[in-house]
Amino acid sequence: MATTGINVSQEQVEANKCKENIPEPCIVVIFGASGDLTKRKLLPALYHLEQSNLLPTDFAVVGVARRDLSATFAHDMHDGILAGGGVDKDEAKLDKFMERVQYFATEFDNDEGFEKLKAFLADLDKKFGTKGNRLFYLAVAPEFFADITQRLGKHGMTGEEGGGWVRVIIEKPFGTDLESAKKLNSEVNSVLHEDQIFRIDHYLGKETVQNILVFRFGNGIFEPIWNRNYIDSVQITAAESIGIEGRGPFYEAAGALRDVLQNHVMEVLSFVAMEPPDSFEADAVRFEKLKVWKAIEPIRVEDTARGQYGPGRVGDRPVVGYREEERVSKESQTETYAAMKLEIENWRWAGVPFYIRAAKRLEKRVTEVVITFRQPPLHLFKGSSNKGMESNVLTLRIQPDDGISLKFGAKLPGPTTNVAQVEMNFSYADAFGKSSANGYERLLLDAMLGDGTLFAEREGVETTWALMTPILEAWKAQKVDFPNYEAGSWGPKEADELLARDGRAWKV
Ligand SMILES: NC(=O)C1=CN([C@@H]2O[C@H](COP(=O)(O)OP(=O)(O)OC[C@H]3O[C@@H](n4cnc5c(N)ncnc54)[C@H](OP(=O)(O)O)[C@@H]3O)[C@@H](O)[C@H]2O)C=CC1
Ligand SMILES: O=C1O[C@H](COP(=O)(O)O)[C@@H](O)[C@H](O)[C@H]1O
Repeated sequence: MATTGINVSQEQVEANKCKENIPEPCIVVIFGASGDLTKRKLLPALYHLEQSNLLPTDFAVVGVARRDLSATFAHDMHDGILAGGGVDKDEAKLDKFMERVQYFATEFDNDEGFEKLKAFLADLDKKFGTKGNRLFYLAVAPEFFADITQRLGKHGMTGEEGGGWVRVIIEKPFGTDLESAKKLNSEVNSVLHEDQIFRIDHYLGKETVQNILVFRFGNGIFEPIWNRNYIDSVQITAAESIGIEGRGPFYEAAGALRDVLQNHVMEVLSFVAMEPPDSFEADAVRFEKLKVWKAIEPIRVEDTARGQYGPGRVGDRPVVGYREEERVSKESQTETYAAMKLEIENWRWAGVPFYIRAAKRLEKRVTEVVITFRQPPLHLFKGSSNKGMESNVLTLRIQPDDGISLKFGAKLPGPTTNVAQVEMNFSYADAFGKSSANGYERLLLDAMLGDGTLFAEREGVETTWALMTPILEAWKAQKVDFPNYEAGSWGPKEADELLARDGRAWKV
């Protein structure tokens, strides 16, 4: 069935990208400025905000890292922004933006460096009119999160001393299990108030993830049926076709559960399952998310499956197995595929299984939520071909082909009551044009505005870790015969069996 066109002009779409408020003057200070995240995501996102006129006029960016890159940093970032695509290649505007991008070299454990950084920022306040307001972004390995935060405290850079607001964005992973997450929370909370801490999960910056709430609560035909009376099961898949992209040491310690399932997938799940919040204010949304996670029954290890990819082909390209990737152990027990069944024991969801999975090197990149509805009585169709009599399936496609589709049965033309499955499809690109937003734009903007709605908070992070930690421990205690799936396939047979036991199958 054809995509439904909606009469929205490109001008309306563009006009909607303006926020009511432009942030106050400020400096965005990025620790880890020479890293991959800064170059590929953060600087392009900031520049895109500039292009959309969403940054304050009095504004600067300071990159901080260990090596002295003062001479080349702006040039490298300029090229990175151009190479990244998705931004209007307006060289003059970009040059002007880059004039406000500065670099400062220090080791993260160097007190003298922090003292100098403080003075450097104060000088920039005078030059750019940024009024002492700071958004620190910790785009660094997790072992530095607490250290950097505490050094900011030690050197009087957390806003306690007055002079402007201070906020700190902390990258993921926020901890590696419950204990480490609690420790990290105590460490950062010892120098920062909770409303200064912005724990980022870039999935919450994705339009299609935010749209889950609009779709559920803003549509009279879907809102009433979003519960156990109508829904049979829910699947959330975050599949990637890429491997670990040179991040061997990081991934060896992380694995698919820590890297994606505990954070991105659990955030998406909370949007799918939460009760309507009182408003879209941070406290109201976070409260409802927390209630969902708290209602999840302890996960049984029998309700999980894990895998690791061996050599295979992705598309028409041969690829190596995980154990042959650079800086990965030949006996690695790290999972590159994690799946589990969750049960949310509350009034809305009792009895509805949620199957979730995240993995690398699958056949294709696809992140989506699949809602399967209960079937009506089918006795009327006894004499008909049953092929089309499948459950209605609603798919919320988060990426790459953002949109929503609904499968239902329709009468096959002819003198029978035979039924065929058809699909109605809404595509973001068709309705609104292609978006270049990568999630980080919205989140950087919100942090500058002090809006924490789309960020994780302390108790939420600890609650998801509390659910996942027993599984990590059980997995660690039991060795597996890896690899158990071929790169470019749809994962290990154990994950298929997890659903087959319940008479179901993965729908992607
Ligand atoms: N890359 C990505 O796509 C994503 C990354 N993240 C998270 O973002 C964070 C950063 O990731 P990524 O950019 O990939 O990391 P990189 O390893 O690419 O960059 C690390 C940065 O930290 C700096 N650094 C390391 N040690 C020190 C030190 N002792 N003193 C001063 N600077 C130091 C490095 O500086 P130098 O070059 O001078 O050594 C570099 O700028 C991580 O927490 C990661 O989990 C989250 C989602 C996606
Ligand atoms: O946080 C992470 O996310 C990416 C996937 O992000 P996406 O926006 O491309 O879906 C993942 O590749 C990476 O391993 C993980 O650290």
